[in-house]
Amino acid sequence: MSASRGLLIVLSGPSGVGKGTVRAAVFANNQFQYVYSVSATTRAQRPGEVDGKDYYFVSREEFETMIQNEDLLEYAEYVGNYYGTPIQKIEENLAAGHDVFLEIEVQGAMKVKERMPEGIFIFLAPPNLEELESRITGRGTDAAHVIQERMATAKEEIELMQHYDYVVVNDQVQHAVDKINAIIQSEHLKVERVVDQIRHDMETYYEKERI
Ligand SMILES: Nc1nc2c(ncn2[C@@H]2O[C@H](COP(=O)(O)OP(=O)(O)O)[C@@H](O)[C@H]2O)c(=O)[nH]1
Ligand SMILES: Nc1ncnc2c1ncn2[C@@H]1O[C@H](COP(=O)(O)OP(=O)(O)O)[C@@H](O)[C@H]1O
Repeated sequence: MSASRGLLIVLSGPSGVGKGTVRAAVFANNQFQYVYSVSATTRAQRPGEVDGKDYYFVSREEFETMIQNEDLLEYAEYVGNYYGTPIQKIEENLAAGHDVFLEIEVQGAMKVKERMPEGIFIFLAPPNLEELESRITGRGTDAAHVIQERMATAKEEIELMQHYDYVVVNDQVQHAVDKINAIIQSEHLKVERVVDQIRHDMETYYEKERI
């Protein structure tokens, strides 16, 4: 009996909510062996980042070739750079029964939802908007006018929450990690995911026992 298909898990949410932080914490103790989907990007590599592990760092030309060849499940332009999800490894891993974990911004998540609605879409939400602003400010990477822009975009992004399956409030990183793991484990127990395997086992038993 072949392994059942893995789950596609999409973690998204507004800029600065803590997606990258929570994802790193999920993978720091990857007890359920999720496969991380490494994205391609045209943004510059930061110190400490590893090509092929954090991202595939590519030129704009290379990225545009990937778009033309339909190598990407989705892509988005975000703060002047392209980010996209290579599709081939996702397909291979899902077919092999591995759960694949994507951490992407909201426009991209909505495109994945159109193409793979069977995915599990988790929206990471801030405890409140004051906290979101203070996280963006605290990160220290953005100028004041960019922070205002990000807060305006956050309003639109939060309105898209209704298209997701689950909302996890990122009050504390470990709470968010525990909730995400709990969601995925529950999804594995859904009747429609286990029914074929159980039926097959039953048929084998009753045939063998001739009942
Ligand atoms: N649509 C899309 N967004 C992505 C992808 N990979 C990363 N992102 C998002 O791009 C945004 C910017 O990521 P990054 O440059 O690493 O900066 P960060 O703001 O420090 O997390 C984050 O919101 C990521 O979730 C992808 O493949 N597709
Ligand atoms: N639960 C949390 N409590 C407090 N600060 C957090 C929490 N999660 C993330 N942060 C901080 O918020 C900032 C934005 O987090 P980051 O992971 O870069 O967000 P995103 O990937 O969604 O843009 C970072 O400075 C990070 O350390």
